[in-house]
Amino acid sequence: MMLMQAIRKGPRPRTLDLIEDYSLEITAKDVDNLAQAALKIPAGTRISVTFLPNEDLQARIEAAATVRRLGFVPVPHISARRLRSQHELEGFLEALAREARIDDAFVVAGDPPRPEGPYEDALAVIRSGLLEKYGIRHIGISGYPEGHPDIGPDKLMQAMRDKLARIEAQGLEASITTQFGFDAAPILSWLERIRAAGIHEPVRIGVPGPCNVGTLLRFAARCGVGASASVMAKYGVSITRVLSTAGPDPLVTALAAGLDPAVHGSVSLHLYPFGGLLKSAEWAEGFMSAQAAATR
Ligand SMILES: NC(=O)C1=CN([C@@H]2O[C@H](COP(=O)(O)OP(=O)(O)OC[C@H]3O[C@@H](n4cnc5c(N)ncnc54)[C@H](O)[C@@H]3O)[C@@H](O)[C@H]2O)C=CC1
Ligand SMILES: Nc1nc(=O)c2c([nH]1)NC[C@@H]1CN(c3ccc(C(=O)N[C@@H](CCC(=O)O)C(=O)O)cc3)CN21
Repeated sequence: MMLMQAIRKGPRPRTLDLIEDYSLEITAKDVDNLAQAALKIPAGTRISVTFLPNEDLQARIEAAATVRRLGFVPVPHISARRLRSQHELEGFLEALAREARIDDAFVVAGDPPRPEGPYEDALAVIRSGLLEKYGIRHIGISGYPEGHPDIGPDKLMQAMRDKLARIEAQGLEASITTQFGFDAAPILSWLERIRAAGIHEPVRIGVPGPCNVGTLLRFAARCGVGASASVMAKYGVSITRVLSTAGPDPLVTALAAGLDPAVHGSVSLHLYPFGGLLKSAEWAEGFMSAQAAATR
């Protein structure tokens, strides 16, 4: 690595800063595809396991254990509103610690309009003190560069501050992973805003991996993410061609062009592989080597 830096002629491109150490997200069902995709994913990559309503705790635990076994860092999602009891949370954490040796987790409220148990929001899970009890040292929280359809901007900002303050007070590390988006401009201005507000934790920007446009629009609708025709055009796709495939190249290139570490801080990519894990892993591998080659 040091040798490569020394013989490189051009400056190091910002695209490399973004893609190196990228993270990935899988669902418990993706686990069967992970072994195959693993050959394309750098060892030590952080891989989140979502907390979806149609999967049980055991499937999520096995997925996290497989992530660890294959040489990656499992980042289980914990959806506060979907937890039915403290007992359920402790059982989940205990099994994750035993079977996946977790030291990292992402805590989010989750989509239910009302809590199914004792945890109203991510902060309630963080405050419980249970995460560190089971070995977690690093907590990821959400970020919304384009806002949230049901939570106002002031509330979102206050929630972010409260969660980060609490994580720090508990002696843990924090990072922020964003909801996916299609447009670089709001991402850059949100980064600028949070940095100016004194939030300096590392940020992982959520971007969809390559998939067909219909799938992209379906996930955007389901997750409350805006995908107007003009935004999709900037992303490099026509929404009338729902069967065509789109990748994050234009978005990542635009992000890299606008990023200034002095202003935007530590930023990397988080890939949501809506088109399948292997496709996303191959895209990241190809993009990374193309960026590295361009500078030699
Ligand atoms: N970014 C991601 O990867 C994921 C995001 N989500 C989204 O996360 C949202 C909120 O989670 P966090 O950002 O962790 O918020 P949070 O737990 O920090 O809560 C912030 C504030 O918003 C309220 N709130 C939380 N969820 C709400 C909801 N569904 N509807 C109305 N008010 C809500 C809370 O009571 C709290 O006052 C969920 O509603 C969901 O849309 C869900 C799963 C994954
Ligand atoms: N509001 C919100 N809720 C979420 O649950 C959520 C976000 N945002 N933002 C990004 C991530 C990505 N999420 C997801 C959700 C579902 C699948 C998934 O594969 N679901 C199906 C397939 C459904 C389909 O293809 O339409 C499954 O089988 O479970 C993947 C990632 C969860 N996350």
